[in-house]
Amino acid sequence: MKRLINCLENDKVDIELILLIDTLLTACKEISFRVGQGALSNVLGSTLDENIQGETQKKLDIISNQLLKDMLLASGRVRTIASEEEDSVVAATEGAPYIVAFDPLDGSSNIDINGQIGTIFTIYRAKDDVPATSELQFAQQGTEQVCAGYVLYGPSTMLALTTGGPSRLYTLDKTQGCYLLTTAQLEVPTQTAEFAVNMSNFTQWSSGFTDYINALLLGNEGPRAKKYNMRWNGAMVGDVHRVLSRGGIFCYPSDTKNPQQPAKLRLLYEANPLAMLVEHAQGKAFTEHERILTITPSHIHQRVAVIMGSTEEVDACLGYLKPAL
Ligand SMILES: O=P(O)(O)OC[C@H]1O[C@](O)(COP(=O)(O)O)[C@@H](O)[C@@H]1O
Ligand SMILES: [Mg+2]
Ligand SMILES: [Mg+2]
Repeated sequence: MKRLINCLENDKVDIELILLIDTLLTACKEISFRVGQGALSNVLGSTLDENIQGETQKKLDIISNQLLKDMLLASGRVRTIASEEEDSVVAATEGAPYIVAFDPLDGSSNIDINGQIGTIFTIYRAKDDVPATSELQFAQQGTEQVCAGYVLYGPSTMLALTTGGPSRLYTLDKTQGCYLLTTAQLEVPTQTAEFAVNMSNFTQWSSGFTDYINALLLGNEGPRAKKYNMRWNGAMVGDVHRVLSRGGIFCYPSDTKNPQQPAKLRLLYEANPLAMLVEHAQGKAFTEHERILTITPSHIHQRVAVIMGSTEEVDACLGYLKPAL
């Protein structure tokens, strides 16, 4: 089996980028080890703190953020860092060629139940006309990502990665400490009969999205003439991993729970990297109205609605959301 480093070299990825990816993944190996130790390594439970988004931080959110940040800062390979767990950007090494954003631990509510969790990351080229201290470094469309990936801490630790070519899947060989290629090219089937959505938000969706879900629930007797299955992990990284592995549609639409925050998922370090992985596996990734990768973030913690997965299913969903003429 091919090692990650050899795959990146074969793909002619810039050496500076390879070394930066290696730094990120070294931190993820350490997170994977601590997750594997669970209650034995003091990573479970909450802290008394909240992040800028008003969410109670879990111990593992803080530990993962610190590991990633410390290793990136020490590497000298990154100019600016953005993280879900940092209020604003962190200036790193002046003149370094890349900037990195990450969700250090996605699926925090799964930590204490031994459920699926992961780290999501994205890399862009640094802008020379913008200071390293400015969050305008990240005012770039998702199409500008030079690398997008996640590490999923499941029964096995897996890495999904694209550097602009195919989305590939690697498995962490814990006996050797390296990521080995296990799927050379992920391909999301164009059709599916599996959807992922938090059904508890049903009464707070738009009428269009409610109509779409109702059509799926009607199964063979409904307009879609198909029996659908439903899955919900409570961790986007796990749900999108399933979509990348066997197809499906993942939806987190806008809702009316909190008028100040109509969407939940963060554009820069959740939606964008996963959208790039899905698109590079022949899938489709939209908000309710536009391709996710064409949005320029207005700030680093911006939230967007997300509908991604099997192309024909995403199109069917978007068809229900078209404003009536
Ligand atoms: O509580 P809900 O509505 O199921 O939300 C689940 C969503 O929240 C998130 O867990 C948010 O991520 P964090 O754990 O990084 O805050 C997504 O991964 C997931 O899709
Ligand atoms: Mg998250
Ligand atoms: Mg998180």
